[in-house]
Amino acid sequence: MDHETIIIETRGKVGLITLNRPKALNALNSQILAELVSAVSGFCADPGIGAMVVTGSDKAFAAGADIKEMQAISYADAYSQDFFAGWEEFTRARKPIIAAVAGYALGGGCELAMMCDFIIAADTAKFGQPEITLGVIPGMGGSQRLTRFVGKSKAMDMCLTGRMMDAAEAERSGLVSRVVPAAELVEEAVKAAAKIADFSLPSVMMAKEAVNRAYETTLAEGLRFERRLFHSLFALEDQKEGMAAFAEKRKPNFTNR
Ligand SMILES: CC(C)=CC(=O)SCCNC(=O)CCNC(=O)[C@H](O)C(C)(C)COP(=O)(O)OP(=O)(O)OC[C@H]1O[C@@H](n2cnc3c(N)ncnc32)[C@H](O)[C@@H]1OP(=O)(O)O
Repeated sequence: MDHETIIIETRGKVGLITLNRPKALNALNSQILAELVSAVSGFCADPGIGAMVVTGSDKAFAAGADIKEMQAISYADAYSQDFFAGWEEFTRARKPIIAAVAGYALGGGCELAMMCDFIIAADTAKFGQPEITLGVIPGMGGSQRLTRFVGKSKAMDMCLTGRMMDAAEAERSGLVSRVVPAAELVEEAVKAAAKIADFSLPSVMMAKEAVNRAYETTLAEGLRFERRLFHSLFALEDQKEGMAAFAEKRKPNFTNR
């Protein structure tokens, strides 16, 4: 697929995807969705890639779903096309994805960042769910994921008032894992992704699966699920290599086997 709305690069074992609709502040239209999903699935299929970073511009990670594209949609179309369901494909990526957010991450932009495995924010980042100001509500997971990230009170505040949260508040609230100077954002995110990509890919994928399961099940079920995954890792050469390397005081050489 040719890509017009994103830029795809590789940095070692890291796939870097930059949203590239600068004139529309990276508003998420159907083309950007299709290109993003295709890029992520390409990186997931590439054995040379261990993790990904999704980023935007200095001004906007993404200023939301494309309002101009969706303004004329009828209820019948929204329902029958299951509008926005295509984003579920993005969340099916099994390799880790870091969102590197500078500037606006509003509406669908905030929701896309939350679909990633964690968010590294520039000190310029601003998060918000302003859909209420347009006469609608979040539709790409905002009411559900934001509530799990920051709790009911703050999620209600964000979704009902449409106000923005700056990077410091987002870090305090648990929405982002760390805040870095804007000039270092992509470098820091790629560095974090490269660190992940150097670990054993099956164990990385299982760690992602285990943490995600915590959002979907009871504690007792989640603990059993984690333990079964943990047991299965003893079938891997990488478990033997990782533990031998520790005992022999050397760096492990993981082969993803
Ligand atoms: C409805 C659901 C389920 C999800 C959503 O995501 S709805 C969208 C939520 N997002 C918003 O409501 C934010 C909309 N944007 C803004 O409020 C402002 O653009 C801003 C505060 C982010 C930045 O303001 P600024 O004055 O710096 O820039 P603008 O001149 O307003 O924007 C530049 C350029 O980008 C177009 N733009 C911005 N956001 C979107 C968007 N979400 N969809 C489509 N287009 C967008 C904006 O119209 C302008 O383009 P033109 O110069 O061609 O008018």
